[in-house]
Amino acid sequence: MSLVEVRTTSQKGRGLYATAPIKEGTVLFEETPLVSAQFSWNYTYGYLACEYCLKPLETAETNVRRLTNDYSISLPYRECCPIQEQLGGHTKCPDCREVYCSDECLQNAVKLYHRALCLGAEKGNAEHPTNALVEFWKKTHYPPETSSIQLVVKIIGMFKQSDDLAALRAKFDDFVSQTMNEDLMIFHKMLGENFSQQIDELYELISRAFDPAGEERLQWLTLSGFRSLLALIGTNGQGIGTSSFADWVRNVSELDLPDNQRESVDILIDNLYNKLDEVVGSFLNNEGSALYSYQSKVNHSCAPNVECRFPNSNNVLALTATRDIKVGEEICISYLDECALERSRHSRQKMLSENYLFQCQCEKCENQINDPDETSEDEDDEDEDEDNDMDDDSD
Ligand SMILES: C[S@@+](CC[C@H](N)C(=O)[O-])C[C@H]1O[C@@H](n2cnc3c(N)ncnc32)[C@H](O)[C@@H]1O
Repeated sequence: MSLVEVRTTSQKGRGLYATAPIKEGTVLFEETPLVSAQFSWNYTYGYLACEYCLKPLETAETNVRRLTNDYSISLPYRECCPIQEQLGGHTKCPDCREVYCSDECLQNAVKLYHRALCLGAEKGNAEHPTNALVEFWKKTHYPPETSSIQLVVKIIGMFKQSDDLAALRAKFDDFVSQTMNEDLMIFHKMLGENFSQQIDELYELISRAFDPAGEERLQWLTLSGFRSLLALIGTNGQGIGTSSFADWVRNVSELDLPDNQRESVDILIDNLYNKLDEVVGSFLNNEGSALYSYQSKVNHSCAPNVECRFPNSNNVLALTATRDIKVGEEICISYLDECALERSRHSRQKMLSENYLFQCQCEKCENQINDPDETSEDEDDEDEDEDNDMDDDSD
């Protein structure tokens, strides 16, 4: 029996609501994305993950050694690492040598998009239009990345290969869309000040790579169709948290350890995060991003009752209750991180309207409606710092 149903309200559009009492820790549903892709800089930095399901193909130790550039690091509690097997057991596309965690993932990719997209021997050719497109994207989208042009590329591949174009079209039309003005703000968030010129250049490169005008299956991919697709990804894209180091940290923190061992492993973890911060900047757990049909209908709350987890260390999302939920209660995730959730109503509303383009109407914000609109001096200072960091936020 489904624990949730979709309902529509005038304030927030569609949302999910509980149809039965739900206990903390319950998985409300698991969902495989319509499409997912690794971030391009992660790929460039040699972050090994399955091209189809994004499962990491490197251990937590390899992951943290590579990112900190310190090959002397040795992680204890190896059983807490989600990746135990060695890369030798994985599968490669025979033509382009792209890596998959299993034959099944390779077959799925080939069935859905890879036949149309495989570059074969051209994979390493920087002049190839698809590679030029990705390189251009990377120049406009430095880490930590929040979105991926590879999602657009894979969607194009899906349209080129699909047996049922109408059904595929309907799946994309089902995602929430914004007004033209909101689209412009999303582009600004994704691509920065010169977004207009960059969108034109990206479209030019897409046209060179896929010739949408000459391909009946891609007739929708006009400049305005491309802009709509980019806005759809900006509004609905969900980060996929599958870094093997972050999973190791989570598993270690759940171990029942004597005080002295807990203290020393906590110090080790703090030191490793500081080192990551020095070498690669703020460490983002996200391997890539994806579009989920059902999960994308979950609204935001500043007092959320569920969170997105990736229990199999791949792109399968498990929406999990973080507290008991009553029948009829709205199911909400937080689009903000834990720190931001602690801040005043004014600050939260500012972040949500600047980054996600809506006035939050969650219960917490409605209850705090009479709180002063001005932030404290401290918060104003933080706001300034945050404005500088804003483009770094992830979904
Ligand atoms: C990923 S969609 C969520 C599902 C969406 N309501 C729908 O109809 O498909 C995000 C959009 O939902 C709306 N939304 C989400 N949380 C909200 C909230 N707390 N208050 C008001 N609108 C919200 C905003 O329009 C936002 O851009």
